[in-house]
Amino acid sequence: MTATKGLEGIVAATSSISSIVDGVLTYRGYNIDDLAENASFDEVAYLLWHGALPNEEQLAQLRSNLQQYAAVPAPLIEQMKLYPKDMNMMAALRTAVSGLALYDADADEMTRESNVTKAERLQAQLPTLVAALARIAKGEEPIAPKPDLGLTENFLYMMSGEVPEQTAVEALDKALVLHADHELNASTFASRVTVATLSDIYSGVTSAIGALKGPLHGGANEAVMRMLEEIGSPDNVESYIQGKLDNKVKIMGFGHRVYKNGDPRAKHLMEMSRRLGEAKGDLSLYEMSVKVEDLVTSQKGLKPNVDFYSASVYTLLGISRNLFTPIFAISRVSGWTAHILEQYEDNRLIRPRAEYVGELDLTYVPIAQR
Ligand SMILES: CC(=O)SCCNC(=O)CCNC(=O)[C@H](O)C(C)(C)COP(=O)(O)OP(=O)(O)OC[C@H]1O[C@@H](n2cnc3c(N)ncnc32)[C@H](O)[C@@H]1OP(=O)(O)O
Ligand SMILES: O=C([O-])CC(=O)C(=O)O
Repeated sequence: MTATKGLEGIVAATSSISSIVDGVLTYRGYNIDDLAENASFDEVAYLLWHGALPNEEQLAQLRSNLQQYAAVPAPLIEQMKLYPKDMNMMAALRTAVSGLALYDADADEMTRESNVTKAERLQAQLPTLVAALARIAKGEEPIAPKPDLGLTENFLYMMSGEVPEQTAVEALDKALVLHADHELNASTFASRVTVATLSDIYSGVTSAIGALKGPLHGGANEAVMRMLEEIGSPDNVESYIQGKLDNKVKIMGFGHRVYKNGDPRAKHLMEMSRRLGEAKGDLSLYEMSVKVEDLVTSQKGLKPNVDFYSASVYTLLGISRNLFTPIFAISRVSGWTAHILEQYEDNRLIRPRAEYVGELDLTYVPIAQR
């Protein structure tokens, strides 16, 4: 038995949800470029869960369900108010999502119908939880979802209390489409491992949030913004990046386990970053990002991944960096729950082996003789 570090190149599941073939990403057979330009996030969530794009009636029903499910139990909001103000937002979200299970009498009901309803509920409730946490951290009262707003619009509304401009809604919605699913990434794998024990969907999503939090995965978007803040201006990029590369420090938002010739999602976020900067009359964040990309690509041959330009996009939308990874979770919960549904459908316990490299044949030594 020989281990493959990080399971690189190991095919660990069959799936018909998303694929990466020759650097091309598809959701249920639709190219991500096509979906990014044309589909809304709720349409994509439907596509991931059901395997086909919704017709008008199906989409209207989903939108109505998402509006109906968006509120979260009041006792959970009261508990969230007791979290420390300087909470890590992903730790707080992981705790709150786990808490949702306590208020769902059907949490352990295992029919597909029940789990699809729970997937829709989780999708509807995550934006409410993130917006509430954002306000609680600032010492503000959470704002209840507005029944007549769509998911993305409602999320921005619940953060600020103002109905957002359409350009902001469209930009964020596109970012959510781009982050919705990604084959067997670490957080999705974590969710599948958890539910393969026949544990419930909330356990799967809680595991996934824990995995997404790390800076080698979803947490990289926040780390990218911290780096851009440290750099401060386009003039400082060269010395900053060179210093990091010389000291073999990883540049966040670059590199990928699967994509070696570039992440197909990054170009969309790059373009969004440029357009939002232009609309704001301040291209400095965009220009700084492009300079970082040029240097890292020419020196290390590494290309930006989905997390790199999402940092400037979210900042230009007025979102603070501690919410970047929670926003990734708002999108990816669609993919996690689609994978959880797929895992339940043809389940087998996921239990690989380890290559043992420790000692053998030792004899117990009584404590007094050690
Ligand atoms: C949504 C997402 O999860 S996208 C990924 C988000 N994560 C990041 O952006 C964090 C920065 N990137 C990385 O840490 C990595 O590229 C990962 C985690 C994405 C992929 O990791 P792996 O496939 O395990 O690659 P690994 O870390 O072994 O890197 C291979 C080589 O490239 C180097 N490398 C990889 N990424 C970077 C980087 N961002 N900056 C500098 N060097 C890098 C490594 O140091 C290593 O060099 P070596 O062979 O000389 O030791
Ligand atoms: O696939 C991965 O390993 C990471 C990633 O890009 C994602 O989850 O979107």
